[in-house]
This record gives sequence, structure tokens and C-alpha cells, in this order.
Amino acid sequence: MKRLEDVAPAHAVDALARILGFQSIEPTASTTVRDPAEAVGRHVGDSLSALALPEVADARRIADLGSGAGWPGLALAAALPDAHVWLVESAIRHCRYLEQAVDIGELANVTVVHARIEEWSGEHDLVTARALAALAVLVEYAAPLLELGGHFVAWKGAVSDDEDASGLRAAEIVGLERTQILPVVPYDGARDHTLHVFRKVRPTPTRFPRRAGMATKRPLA
Ligand SMILES: C[S@@+](CC[C@H](N)C(=O)[O-])C[C@H]1O[C@@H](n2cnc3c(N)ncnc32)[C@H](O)[C@@H]1O
Repeated sequence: MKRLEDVAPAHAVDALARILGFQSIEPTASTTVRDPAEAVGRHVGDSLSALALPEVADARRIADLGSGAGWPGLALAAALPDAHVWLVESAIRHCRYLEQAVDIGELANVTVVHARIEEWSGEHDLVTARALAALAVLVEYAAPLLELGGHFVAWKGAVSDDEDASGLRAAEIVGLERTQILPVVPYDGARDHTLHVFRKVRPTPTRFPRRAGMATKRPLA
């Protein structure tokens, strides 16, 4: 099994160790992977696999959508102290957990946002999401929050041909273009992990974001 030192930069190790310790004992942590040794790969390694992308390593204003227990947002905040990270989460219970995790990690560069993604605004050079929704929904959530030229990275498991095709059609509608799919192996035995990278190439039409719930109820494609 990997150690934090193997998956995180040295300056992030102490903060992430404290957060993994807190996650292992705090009942409101929204994860089934509580054992810190296992969480090193499953959460931190998975989150930081994206540092291989310059679009992520160089980002300065990051919005992590549907943060839940805080991955990848907390790991990116610890690894990228010059960036500011907004953790956007609609469930108040998860927000309370995230605020405590941020305190325990002494992460000065994080803001926890209690909001539905569709009802929040901002302009970011990077938007991230893991385990949140199908690609078509994700690109619709991400596009209005990106500056032109900014990037969206989706952490995905296996993506069916249908989901992929719908995601690309929806991306076209909201002004995004997929630039690459990066296969990653964040921990031993990880299968079908990919980072789908999109770039905002056109302004998003002003009818977005649609009303809360519409993206999942009536997907664009
Ligand atoms: C399955 S969890 C994933 C959490 C985390 N990204 C991870 O990979 O461990 C999805 C989270 O997204 C939140 N969520 C779902 N739809 C949302 C929305 N429209 N706006 C804000 N948060 C949302 C849920 O409350 C939940 O905490």
C-alpha cells in the first residue's frame, strides 16, 4: 500500500494526514473508505493523479463541485497552496464536515460553499468533479463557472459509449471541447480510472445555468 509521501508533495503530507485521521473517526464523513492507509490511494492518490495535468498543477481558482467528503478538492488545496479552492456542496451536513476538515488541515486557501451548483456563480480557471453525475450533466454544471480558456476535469470510472457521446454533445452546446482522456492508476488494483479534460472554447449561452435540477431531470443530450 502507498504512503502519503508517495502520492502527495512533501508540503501537503502533514495536512492530509490530519484530514485522513479526522475522516477515519468522524461519522459524518461521506465516505465508505475510512481506513487512512486505504484512503491514501483511494482518495488522495486518486485526487492528486490530476497533478500530471498542467491545467491542474498551474490552476489558481479551483471550484470542486459536489465535494461530499472533500475529494479531490481538499487534496488539491493541500498540494497547491497558491491556488484558492471552493468546495461546492448542497448538503449542509457535508458542509459542516468539510469546514471541520479544512480547520484540522489548517488549509487557509479553501472556502466551503453551501449551495447547489446551478445556483452558485463565479469565474474559475479550473473546475473539478468526482463521482457526481454523468458527463452530460457535469459539463453543463461546469461550463458557466469557467473563464474562457479554463478547464474542467472529471474523475470518471468506466464510461459507456452512450454516456461519452451524450457528454460530447452536451459539451458542444455549453461551449466546451474535450482535449484529452488521461488513464490513471492512482492505487494498486484501480481499474478504468480516467480523467476527462475539457476546455472552454466558446462563451456558454446565457440560458445556462438552467434552473436547479434541470440538468439531471432533462439532460441536454
Ligand atoms: C457521491 S458524492 C461525491 C463526493 C466527492 N466528490 C467524492 O468523490 O468523494 C456527490 C456529492 O455531490 C453533492 N451534490 C449532488 N448534486 C449537487 C448539486 N446540484 N449541487 C451541489 N452539490 C451536489 C451531494 O450532496 C454529494 O455530497
